[in-house]
Amino acid sequence: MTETLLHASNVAIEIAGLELVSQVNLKVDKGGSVGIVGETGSGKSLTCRAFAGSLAVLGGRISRGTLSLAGRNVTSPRAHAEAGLYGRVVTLMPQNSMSALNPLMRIGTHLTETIKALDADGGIAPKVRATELLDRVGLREPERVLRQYAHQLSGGMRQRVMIALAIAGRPHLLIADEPTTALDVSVQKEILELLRRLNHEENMGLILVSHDLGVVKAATQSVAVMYGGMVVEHGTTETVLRHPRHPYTQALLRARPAIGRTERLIGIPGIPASPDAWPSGCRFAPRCPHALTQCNASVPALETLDAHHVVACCRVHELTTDDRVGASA
Ligand SMILES: Nc1ncnc2c1ncn2[C@@H]1O[C@H](COP(=O)(O)OP(=O)(O)OP(=O)(O)O)[C@@H](O)[C@H]1O
Repeated sequence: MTETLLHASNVAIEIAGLELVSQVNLKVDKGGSVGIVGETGSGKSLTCRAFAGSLAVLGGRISRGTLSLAGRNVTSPRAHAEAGLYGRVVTLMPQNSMSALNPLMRIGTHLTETIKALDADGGIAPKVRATELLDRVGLREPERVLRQYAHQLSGGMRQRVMIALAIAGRPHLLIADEPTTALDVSVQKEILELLRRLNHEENMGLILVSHDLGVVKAATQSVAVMYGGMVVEHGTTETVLRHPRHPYTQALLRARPAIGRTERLIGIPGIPASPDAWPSGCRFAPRCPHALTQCNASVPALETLDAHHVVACCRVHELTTDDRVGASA
């Protein structure tokens, strides 16, 4: 039987009285992998921070719904912190985390301090454990890397160090927020392969955030598409990318460049929805080619189409699926 590691039920996130994210329903099973995609500002990073229990540093909180991790209710930041799950059960590699390495601290110090803080040496000297971790993330000559500083490493090496730090406490769930951004294509592939190996070989659950659908396709079993602070479509990655049902997912796929693609790329007209002026109904309606007056009446709830596919669009049953947009995903 599959074991649920993370369960977000109708989660909303608020900062300074403004609801920035709403209606997040997501489950990650032990050893499962979920992608979160959406354009900038859609709420991906705040959702990750909520899962990792680090909203408070932004002055944010989960204002509605419930969040449980490894069977514990961690909806409030206090419950999350008191449960001591960070680093051991869940860990977050935030966006641009590579630049968070202290330039004056050797890589070895970063690792041994983290291992000690998490009490995660596993009965061996922290330095030996640090060497093991660098080896595990595919860094050659780990002893040499331990003595180096961040500026002496390439971008790909720094990202591997970040992954080593993230897995130091043997977490059950790794959340990686845009882990391949700012890396060149061949290094991106290697980092994705490493995340996939950790997910498959060590049964570590993975939440992978990206605005690149190709990245998510390569490494996740299911995907949640976010727009305007809400999940608008969710299902197995194969189903969502091959047979997208939400007009926003379809638009994202039409706008995506891919090698060998022959059809014209079509951008998404209009500007993204903004939290200080959310539309009254469907948040994508002002940009949607299929919108009718009824779409402005109320925010559509997620509707289950089948066991592997949920969509929040009030016209989902009328609109035909354009499988061609998914064919090149
Ligand atoms: N600390 C904050 N204070 C106020 N608003 C915030 C804060 N952090 C994020 N927001 C707003 O919340 C919304 C969601 O932001 P979030 O960073 O989660 O988006 P995202 O999908 O991760 O975007 P990106 O791909 O650019 O990282 C945006 O409108 C953003 O401006």
